[in-house]
Amino acid sequence: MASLMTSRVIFNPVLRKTVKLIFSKELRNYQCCIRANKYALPVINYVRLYASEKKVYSREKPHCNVGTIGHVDHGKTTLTAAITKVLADKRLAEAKGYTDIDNAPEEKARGITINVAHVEYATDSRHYGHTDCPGHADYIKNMITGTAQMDGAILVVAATDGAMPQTREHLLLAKQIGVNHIVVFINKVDAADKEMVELVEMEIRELLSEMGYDGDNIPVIQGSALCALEGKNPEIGAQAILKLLDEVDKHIPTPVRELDKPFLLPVENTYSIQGRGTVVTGRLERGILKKGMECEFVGYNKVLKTTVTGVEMFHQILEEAQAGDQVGALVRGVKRDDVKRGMVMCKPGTVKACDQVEAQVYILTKEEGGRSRPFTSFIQLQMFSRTWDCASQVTIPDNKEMVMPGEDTKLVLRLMRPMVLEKGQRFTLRDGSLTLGTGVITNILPALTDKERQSLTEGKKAREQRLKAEQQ
Ligand SMILES: Nc1nc2c(ncn2[C@@H]2O[C@H](COP(=O)(O)OP(=O)(O)OP(=O)(O)O)[C@@H](O)[C@H]2O)c(=O)[nH]1
Ligand SMILES: [Mg+2]
Repeated sequence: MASLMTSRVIFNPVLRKTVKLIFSKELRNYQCCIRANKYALPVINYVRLYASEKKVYSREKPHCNVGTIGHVDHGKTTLTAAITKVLADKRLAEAKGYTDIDNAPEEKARGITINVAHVEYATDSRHYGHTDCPGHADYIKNMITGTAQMDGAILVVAATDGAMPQTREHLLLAKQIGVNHIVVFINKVDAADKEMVELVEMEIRELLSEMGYDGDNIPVIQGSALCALEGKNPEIGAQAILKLLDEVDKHIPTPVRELDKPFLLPVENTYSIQGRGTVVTGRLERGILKKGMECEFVGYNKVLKTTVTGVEMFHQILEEAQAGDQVGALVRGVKRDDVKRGMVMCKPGTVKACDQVEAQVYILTKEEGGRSRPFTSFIQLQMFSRTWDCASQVTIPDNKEMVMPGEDTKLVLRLMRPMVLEKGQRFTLRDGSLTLGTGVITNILPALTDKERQSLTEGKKAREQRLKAEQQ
């Protein structure tokens, strides 16, 4: 028992006195026994309050970011809930119900996921941040942001349906975003016969190969998330989940993190916490982040300087966040509205926003979900990278007239607003609801002149008017 105990001397502001606390890690929420004198009772209350609010995260296992992708209604959220339930039974997670994950009123009413949700759990060998993505075609934007934070993905395919449009599109986007490791879960095997399940497995392996993954060797697990969640049919329920996690442990490697670079965190969300300030969340892309560090928010024509006053991971205090961690950072004196998704939080002076870049882009064919016709210069596309998206105008360099679907081409992109872009950064180009191409930045070009910017804005207005006229 003694080894499980730690003690700490703290100053209790209520008592105005220094007290020694003895924490027992075995008890949840760090309930503690206190060797104090007559002040024991108020101290216990104080500590309960303090401890039940925040635990300190202990970095005992390597951290890895995974998540569920796949077509709408194939069971991604059910699987996410089932994983936490099965692991909670092994005391490795806190069980999250289906409605804890899809908790927005519209999500509950429609029974679909709209926003990504993050949950945490651990296996015997690793600690995981898990992002549950929406499958519905209307929310691809949120899926892209969610997937951009994953080191590996769990592709969920319902045995009752097989590969569907967003199974294909998600796989393609995951590949382009740079998620190179996939594990497949064939779900709903309780509702399909054996032959059907075998057929779906063959179909998925083929699709994986077509998308550039190693379709023959990727682990495919058959099971039922619903059975696992409801504690029924352990063979296809809980045991299948454990098998899946085992494959995730083995097949998705812990990436090598860039710890020695200045920190950079693409902002995914912002929250305002009463009495404490603004919290920004996202995955720390590189470096180390600690309380007290100076930081800068860059993007949307703004640069805001401030200080980090606290760092957390899944509501637990972090002494230091490391690249790869899914963190929440409390920042001083910044209003929630000042920062927004898409900005980058970084060490001051280490990155710059830019509005003109050169890139190498692959244009998808119609079969891959792209356009059927070629395009010419001045087309207006939506560019997605890290957690932002921004309208951009395309120019085809080298006197080339047009780009055909299936072509790998150099393009110059002019952004409506300067955003943080670096050489080597990956992005996706979309045209309305079509994913048109994906690419990588090869060069940062000089900032647009006022005249160029004006013509860009006018071009955007003209396009909007044309679209409106076409719709009427
Ligand atoms: N029979 C059966 N039904 C399941 C299973 N897993 C999930 N379902 C059901 O399938 C429906 C959709 O499940 P969700 O988990 O919401 O699917 P999703 O992939 O998260 O959907 P989106 O997030 O909206 O894309 C729900 O009604 C589930 O109860 C399963 O293993 N067997
Ligand atoms: Mg869902």
